[in-house]
Amino acid sequence: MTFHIGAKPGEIAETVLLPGDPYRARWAAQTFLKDAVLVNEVRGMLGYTGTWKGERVTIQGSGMGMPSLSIYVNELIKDYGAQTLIRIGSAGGMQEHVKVRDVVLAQTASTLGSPSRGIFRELNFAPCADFGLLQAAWKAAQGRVDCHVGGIYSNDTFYEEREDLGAQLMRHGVLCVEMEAAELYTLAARYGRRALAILTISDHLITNEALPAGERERSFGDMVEIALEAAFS
Ligand SMILES: O=P(O)(O)O[C@H]1O[C@H](CO)[C@@H](O)[C@H]1O
Ligand SMILES: O=c1cc[nH]c(=O)[nH]1
Repeated sequence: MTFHIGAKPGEIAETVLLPGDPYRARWAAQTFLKDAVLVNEVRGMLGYTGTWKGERVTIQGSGMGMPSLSIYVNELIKDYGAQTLIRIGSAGGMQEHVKVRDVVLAQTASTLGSPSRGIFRELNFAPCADFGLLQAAWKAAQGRVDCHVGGIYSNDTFYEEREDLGAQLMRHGVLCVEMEAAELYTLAARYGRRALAILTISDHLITNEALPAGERERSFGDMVEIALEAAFS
């Protein structure tokens, strides 16, 4: 047990999928895992462990924003020995060709600040995905869903006041915005673990289109299957 995860030693798998939303963790575990067991409900941040094609997997909610994800990923790595950590999140599209329902594999994640910003000071560290996971996820996505690979933006605030910054990010080809990947990649680099953020475009900053509520699960399903195939390929 840790401050924020109630699982007993051995109850967390080496492969962990990380949705921000704890209800997405429950849905994904019930839909894709066999014999899924609830292993954490501290603060309602649900976590389940089960198997996929015989392989042990934990799906643990990580909350919204980098400070929240940082707590769960630190404890999953340092206290439970997680080796492969794949975020399965939603994101806002920032390029015309990246459409609602598409999947983005985050090759890098830019950020203004993160819980790790203090250790880099003047350095602009470039958090990046594990190449093996990225390659495997790309392969798993082919023929399943329109998939894009590139840089994303991990924002500290959902309600952004800096219109100029959004415009510069779009100008520099950033594909979408979410709120956690940069810290996930930084922690994976620090502790020598594998990490990838797989994101489903749920809304669009240019077109203002949004995924209808009834379609969310089906669209998020592609992302979960890509994550599971990539983790064990
Ligand atoms: O759908 P999740 O995984 O929570 O991800 C996105 O949604 C939340 C904001 O609505 C932020 O956590 C953002 O990163
Ligand atoms: O952080 C996020 C997540 C989804 N959609 C957005 O516009 N921003």
